[in-house]
Amino acid sequence: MLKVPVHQVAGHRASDGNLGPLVDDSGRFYKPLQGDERGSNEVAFYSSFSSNTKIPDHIRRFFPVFHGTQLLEASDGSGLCPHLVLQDLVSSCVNPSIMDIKIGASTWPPQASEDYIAKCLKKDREGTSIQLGFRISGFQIYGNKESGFWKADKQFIKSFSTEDVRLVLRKFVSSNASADLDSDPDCAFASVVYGGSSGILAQLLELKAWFEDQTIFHFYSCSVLVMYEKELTVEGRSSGAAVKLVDFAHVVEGVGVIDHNFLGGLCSLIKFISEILTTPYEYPSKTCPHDTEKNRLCSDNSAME
Ligand SMILES: Nc1ncnc2c1ncn2[C@@H]1O[C@H](COP(=O)(O)OP(=O)(O)OP(=O)(O)O)[C@@H](O)[C@H]1O
Ligand SMILES: O=P(O)(O)O[C@@H]1[C@H](O)[C@H](O)[C@@H](OP(=O)(O)O)[C@H](OP(=O)(O)O)[C@H]1O
Repeated sequence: MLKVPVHQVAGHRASDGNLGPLVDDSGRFYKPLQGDERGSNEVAFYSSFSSNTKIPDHIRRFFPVFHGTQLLEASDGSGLCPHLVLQDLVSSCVNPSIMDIKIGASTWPPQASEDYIAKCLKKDREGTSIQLGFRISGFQIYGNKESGFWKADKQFIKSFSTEDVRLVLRKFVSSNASADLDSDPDCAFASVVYGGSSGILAQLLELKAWFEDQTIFHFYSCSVLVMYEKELTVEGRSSGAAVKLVDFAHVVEGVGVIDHNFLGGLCSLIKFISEILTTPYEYPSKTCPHDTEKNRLCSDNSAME
């Protein structure tokens, strides 16, 4: 039976009668094709990527497995609609902490229409994309059996400054990562989730090495999903830390040119993660009152004075 994914953290959602992805019990994720060129473009990308023999296996594992397309009843009740049939990246997880990070200072391909560029540019400027080369699009952080997940509100995430991004990347690997923004993130899981030979940083570096070379595709508006299971980490088992790539509706051919836009964003994200592993952090809102009503993180050090 098809269900609304419980661990989706960003993008179009199937809840409340909207068109969005569905999952089944066999580990498949069904993403409806948007009627415009975004749908056909994403199918074209998966088809080309799946059949391209130049993609090394250690890079292929960062992408969901593609099982073609299938006509299914759309989640918005509009009838049969073609869906991408993908591997559900979180089907084996119990309580995964997940973050969707949209990579690239520009989220629009150069050949996009003026209207589309204007729409994206506005979001890139208002968020951290232009400044950092990436922005957080959504996340859920598991607390414990009682508190469940902290799933941040979309508007809240959109208002993130650089300092907020730094703080949330720390909260993501903390044992005390509640929505209580006064609590100091302890980064208790940083070394096992971000660090280590198979942690998030090592995986991002492996991906970066490929991006330094590959000129086949340019990945505009694509997201890195980072995930791990806190409960496994607490039990001292492998944290399940994984990096995956999703959303290829705006991928274009690379025509022999390095994807500087994606590579730059990836390097910036790598720097943020590396800093968490190596640098002690001064929590900016310690002496700074924040507006709890808006659930805003205090992002401006001048407000502390
Ligand atoms: N293969 C997958 N397995 C599990 N979850 C996935 C998968 N692909 C996407 N997701 C979840 O769905 C979210 C949205 O995915 P995606 O970006 O592909 O959708 P979208 O509607 O095109 O997004 P946007 O509106 O940002 O363009 C991701 O943040 C992730 O939580
Ligand atoms: O950031 P938000 O508020 O979630 O906005 C959505 C997000 O920017 C998506 O990336 C975009 O899809 P594309 O990137 O594929 O254009 C979508 O466009 P849409 O509303 O036209 O579907 C937006 O609504």
